[in-house]
Amino acid sequence: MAMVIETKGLTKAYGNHTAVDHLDLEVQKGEIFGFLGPNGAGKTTTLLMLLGLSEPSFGTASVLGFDPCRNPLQVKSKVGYLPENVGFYPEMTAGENLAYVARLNNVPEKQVNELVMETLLLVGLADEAAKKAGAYSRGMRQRLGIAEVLIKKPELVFLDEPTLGLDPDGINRMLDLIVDLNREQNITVLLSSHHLHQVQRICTQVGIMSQGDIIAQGGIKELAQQIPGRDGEPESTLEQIYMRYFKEA
Ligand SMILES: Nc1ncnc2c1ncn2[C@@H]1O[C@H](COP(=O)(O)OP(=O)(O)OP(=O)(O)O)[C@@H](O)[C@H]1O
Repeated sequence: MAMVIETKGLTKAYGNHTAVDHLDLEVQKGEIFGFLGPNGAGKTTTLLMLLGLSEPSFGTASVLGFDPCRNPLQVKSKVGYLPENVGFYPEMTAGENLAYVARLNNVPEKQVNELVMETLLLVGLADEAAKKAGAYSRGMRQRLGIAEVLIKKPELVFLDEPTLGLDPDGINRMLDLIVDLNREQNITVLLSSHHLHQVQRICTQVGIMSQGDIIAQGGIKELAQQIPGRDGEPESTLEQIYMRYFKEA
């Protein structure tokens, strides 16, 4: 299977503080990869380096075969990023916001409208296209954020807490959407989240980061086998597995 992300010794220091510390991360094509770790572990700093938005202090990264430092435009054209808080033009409709992003991504004018409708349909917002983004609910805003990410037809997406602030139904719909994008559109997903039961539901692999480095990586079953619970049996939930790493770290 092809590797879509590979870092070797990737390091980012802010003054005396090393936020990412000789990170070796591997993500295969087709995964929904749960990128986990406590606040301040270095996840966002890693994502910014993978996107070419922040320069590593040391080490290398390869994203879809490109070095984000040397070829940031190639990486940006194929990788979508949904940050924790997405911003829109509130006075513009959802369709207008998306059309704007499509044009920024050099989509030919003739194709803009069709692509906008196609993308709104994909994220379940086709009926809300004419509503101003400022009047959107939190769940609709998250979906519109995903639509903005999808408009450039990415091969890989980074989603930072995509279910933040959503109600239970919104969470379920968002998780189902992520699985659909992965399966139907062949998009590899890197999902950064603190909601471990959600991660357990949809992720095929997880990587747990602590103090700037990955301390565990694998399928959930695999990780459960690596660290036995108190009674010597494998832990069954990702939350139990995760807590055990932190107790022993
Ligand atoms: N621009 C910056 N300047 C200085 N220090 C920074 C900067 N950005 C991040 N840091 C520090 O780097 C460390 C890693 O931060 P980062 O945001 O990557 O963590 P995270 O794993 O994404 O956390 P969270 O789960 O809270 O989003 C933290 O100690 C943070 O304070």
